[in-house]
Amino acid sequence: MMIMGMESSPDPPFNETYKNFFNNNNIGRSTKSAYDLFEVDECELPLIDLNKLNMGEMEREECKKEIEKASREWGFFQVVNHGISREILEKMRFEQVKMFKRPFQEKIKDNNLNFLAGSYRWGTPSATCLTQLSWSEAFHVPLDIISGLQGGPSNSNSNTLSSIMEKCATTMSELAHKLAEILAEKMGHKSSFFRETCLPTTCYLRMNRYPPCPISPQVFGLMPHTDSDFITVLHQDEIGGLQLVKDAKWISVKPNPDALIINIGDLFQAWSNGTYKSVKHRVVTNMLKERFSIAFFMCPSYDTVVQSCVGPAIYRSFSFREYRDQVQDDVKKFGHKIGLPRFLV
Ligand SMILES: C=C1C[C@]23C[C@@]1(O)CC[C@H]2[C@@]12CC[C@H](O)[C@@](C)(C(=O)O1)[C@H]2[C@@H]3C(=O)O
Ligand SMILES: O=C(O)CCC(=O)C(=O)O
Ligand SMILES: [Fe+2]
Repeated sequence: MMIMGMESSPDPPFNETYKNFFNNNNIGRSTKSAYDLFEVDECELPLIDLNKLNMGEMEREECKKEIEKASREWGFFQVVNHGISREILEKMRFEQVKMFKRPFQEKIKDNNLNFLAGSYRWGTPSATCLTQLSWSEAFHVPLDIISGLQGGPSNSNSNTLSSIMEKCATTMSELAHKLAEILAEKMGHKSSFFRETCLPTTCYLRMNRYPPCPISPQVFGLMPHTDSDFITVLHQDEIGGLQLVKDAKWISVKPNPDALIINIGDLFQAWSNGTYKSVKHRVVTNMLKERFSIAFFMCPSYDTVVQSCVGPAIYRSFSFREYRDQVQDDVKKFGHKIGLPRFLV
């Protein structure tokens, strides 16, 4: 196989840093074939119109049932009329692109990025082979950092970014809470648990950029994983590349510019005793085009104990701190996350 693109020096410097992963033998033997990554069916995720929640009792109930069904059967769905205006999403994308376009040296240097200091990630520091590498960069920002800096002594550029990030995070957070309450209600719980435990101090907004990857289509943009939260709200651009497991097969998600993607995370699967599914997903790279997405992660405080809301529990109860520590240990030790199976009774 010919390896292209080794001559350029892209930002971030994946080629140089991970060059040992890119020899022919490595690519040929240790990963699945390109066919497995690309020749997957494209699907339309269940599409739910949240406007129905503002209509009569019948429409409202129908909408709640659709949310419950999609969370049980897919663990993933799309929503339209979700309450986050196109204007907010477009402005967010514009500022996000601008932030990623800063030179690599500026992105890694804490003091040049004001409030985003320390939130920049790229590649996979723990990777020991190609299958563990994520060909992407991200700013992973706790919500309280965003709002805490509003009106602060930062420059006008970071003020524009922090103000749009705050709008985006607040509205995505409201949406995540609304959906969590519906899903809790469907399990027979009128629960304030999520509002009490998932506060801005513990939730994250993550801006992702997937640069074009000229090395091989077998390099992941984001390696297969489940999310370690209750619920994720995702906005992706028109490029495509997100894939998820459905009925033991990988399928790719067709981008819908009007929709947000919702997925159930590990904590909701544990809380619902396996009723709602935290489904494995990944992002595949594109040889020519860069891709952007933004994700809101609804997480509780580290001390929050997650336990099944019905019995007999299939997972033992655990604190979010315990869960995160275990995930990090496993990533360090095995190069990937093990997640909920570790906590089976
Ligand atoms: C190496 C890993 C860290 C990660 C889980 C994974 O096995 C693969 C993707 C990573 C990711 C990306 C999105 C989220 O930030 C995250 C919390 C998640 O759920 O998957 C992280 C994981 C992590 O840091 O725990
Ligand atoms: O970029 C995407 O489409 C998915 C991102 C994702 O899975 C994540 O950030 O956890
Ligand atoms: Fe994810």
